[in-house]
Amino acid sequence: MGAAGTNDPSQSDSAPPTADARHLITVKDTPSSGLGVFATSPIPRATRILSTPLLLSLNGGENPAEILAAVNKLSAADRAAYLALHPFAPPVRKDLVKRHIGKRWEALEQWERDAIGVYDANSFEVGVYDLPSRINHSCIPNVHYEYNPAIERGTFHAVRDIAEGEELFISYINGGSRLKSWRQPKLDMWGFVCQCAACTPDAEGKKREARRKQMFELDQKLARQSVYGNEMTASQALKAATQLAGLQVAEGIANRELRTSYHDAARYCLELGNAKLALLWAEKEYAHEKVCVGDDHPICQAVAARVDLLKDIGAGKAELTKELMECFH
Ligand SMILES: C[S@@+](CC[C@H](N)C(=O)[O-])C[C@H]1O[C@@H](n2cnc3c(N)ncnc32)[C@H](O)[C@@H]1O
Repeated sequence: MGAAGTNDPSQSDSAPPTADARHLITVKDTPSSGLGVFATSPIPRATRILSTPLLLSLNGGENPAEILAAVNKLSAADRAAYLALHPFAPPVRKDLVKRHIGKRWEALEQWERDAIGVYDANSFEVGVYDLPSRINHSCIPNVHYEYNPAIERGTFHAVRDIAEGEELFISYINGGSRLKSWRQPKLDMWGFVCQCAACTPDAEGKKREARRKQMFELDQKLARQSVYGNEMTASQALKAATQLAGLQVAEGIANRELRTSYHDAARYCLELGNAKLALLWAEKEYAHEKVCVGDDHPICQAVAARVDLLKDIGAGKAELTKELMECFH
């Protein structure tokens, strides 16, 4: 592994620490995944473990020339922090270098290869963070990442209680309801073979794979229903959404994929004209959003507004019009 890391997280971000709980974590070597982030004390569910600005801001980053230009614009200290991160450039990157820069990968200078590799291994779509880049992947993550535009920071929340000494994991892919045959090719982009409990081919891994197959089928049915509206009846869709939520809970998928199931359940209750039951699911969705992203996130505030609306409908202060229904789609 190509990165040197600090084991004092409070010193590793260039911006001053804000309201987060980075004092509860440390960065250290793992047996087989390079550096990783570990809890030094118990971390309760919903804790905002990290709230941190981008070290390098770059959306997309398909063009390697843009990555190099962005790295060149960093201050000397930020560039050193950036280049200390773990680099890995997948084969597709080498083609992009040829296409955009007109050079073979091997013809680039070493720092250019590192700068591009760091982007590929650590980019969170909006750019690269410093300390969060040390968090490894699991298909059953215990931490949820979200960019919060209201505070211009990436936030990392514990989605379940994390024990002292436990490693923190996020998911690098949106693969909660996907089979290993879908997940691993995506993870090849980071150059490792996932060994988490969902990926290990033992009895537990097989049980999880069978559960994820059921989840995938329900997820796809609900997605088609949402787009075309003719896959099933509203009551079948409600049943599918609640079944999917149950499977996600059983599988330990506690990130925003679970929130989508609660949202769907609320929506189909409304389609069935049951605003009371819709409120219960919307409240579950809100509680779960608070755990994953916090109530200062605009998406959480939008769910809170929908909960209020359902309360008004329940109290006879508002009517469920076609326009209001749109808010639940
Ligand atoms: C964002 S970095 C995570 C921190 C990294 N381990 C380090 O040392 O800085 C991504 C890289 O970590 C490694 N990695 C992440 N999750 C892993 C896992 N579940 N198993 C093995 N390696 C993993 C891979 O080398 C990957 O390219």
